[in-house]
Amino acid sequence: MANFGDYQMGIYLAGAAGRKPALPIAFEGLEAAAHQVLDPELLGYVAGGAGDERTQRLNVEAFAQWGLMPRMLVGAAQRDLSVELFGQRFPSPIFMSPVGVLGACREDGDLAVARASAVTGVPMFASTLSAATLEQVRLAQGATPGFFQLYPPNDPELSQSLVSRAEAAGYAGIVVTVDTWVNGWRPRDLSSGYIPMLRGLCLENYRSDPRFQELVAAQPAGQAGAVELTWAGIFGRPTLNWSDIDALREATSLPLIIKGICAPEDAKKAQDHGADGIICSNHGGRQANGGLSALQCLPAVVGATGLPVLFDSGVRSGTDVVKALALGARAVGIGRPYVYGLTVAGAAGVEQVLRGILAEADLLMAVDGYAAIADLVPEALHRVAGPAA
Ligand SMILES: Cc1cc2nc3c(=O)[nH]c(=O)nc-3n(C[C@H](O)[C@H](O)[C@H](O)COP(=O)(O)O)c2cc1C
Ligand SMILES: O=C(O)C(=O)c1ccccc1
Repeated sequence: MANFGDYQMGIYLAGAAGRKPALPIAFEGLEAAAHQVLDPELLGYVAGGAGDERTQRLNVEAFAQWGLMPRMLVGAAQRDLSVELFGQRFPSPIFMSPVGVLGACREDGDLAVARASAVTGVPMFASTLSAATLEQVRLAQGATPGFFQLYPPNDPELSQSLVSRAEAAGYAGIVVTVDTWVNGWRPRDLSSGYIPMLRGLCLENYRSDPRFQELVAAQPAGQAGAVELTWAGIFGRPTLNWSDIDALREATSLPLIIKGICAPEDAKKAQDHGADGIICSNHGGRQANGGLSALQCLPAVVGATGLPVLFDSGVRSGTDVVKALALGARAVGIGRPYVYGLTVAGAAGVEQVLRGILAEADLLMAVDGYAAIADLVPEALHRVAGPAA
């Protein structure tokens, strides 16, 4: 049983000794600190989203519409935040959502995040887009189980190769992202010319792949930028459909988790096509910009099937984690916050962000009287009344 509140106590004691934490505690400060160190175009890439970014803002604001009812004298001195996911026990209910530009945000960023996963026990969902190979990333995750996120390429052999490599490397599951077969309309990136993506920095899983090397070799001899050109040709799979999920189901015996589901109908389809889990997510508002927050979609996705539903998009604090759990999420993904921690202070920054979020979740459960995750039920949440009420 882990009491993550001890971490907060640790910061308090350090503060009592006159030391401040290395990173700002609240998300806004963290983002501002990242502004200081990241070049503006890359910062725009990470911080930005689709269209007018309304969906992205709503993802965050949706949490403020719910409040947790405080219960007293219930004996919440010991909390248990551990969860079972796909047959494994994890010490806490959070995970690191896949982010494809970690190596551009910080040198060896993917490996630093993997090391933070190793020391915190918070699983890393390692992106296909990576500046280190999936094998190197897996090794750096140590004893913490990890998951491999696949962007299905437009070449079935390459898809199979990446999945087989992830199996051989010891990943505990394959996460297929289905909402980004083409990039959304992202004004900040369109304005900057998509510079971060063109650095070719995050293509190590491709460069190291025998099938990808065959595809590069098929380019006209001496073609400049052959790797980037080949990648641009296979990254997106415009025809992506449920039969691709069937093929992936055939391709691996690992748990198959579909990321990017918001509609209950799609959750049912995922189940029909053999998925073991779903991630209810709108990609942090970077893709579809229809105006629905991911949190609003969560209850119906949870209700649609018996599959475990994970959640991300808009989580900024420990209280957000608790609310998503109460609305039925089995585990909750952290996105931009840990990327900012990485940017500012490497693996130690990621660790501080994760431990801070866990400490806040743990303390909220303590002071509001919810000792176990099973106690976090939808009835514990109430709609926040408007200012006039
Ligand atoms: C810079 C950046 C890169 C991302 N790259 C990937 C990726 O490679 N694969 C993926 O499935 N999702 C990717 N995502 C989406 C995240 O996994 C996650 O869904 C999203 O960040 C959650 O929203 P939040 O950051 O607002 O919490 C990326 C997000 C960001 C911010
Ligand atoms: O930016 C993203 O959200 C993302 O998923 C992605 C897509 C292509 C390359 C790198 C990251």
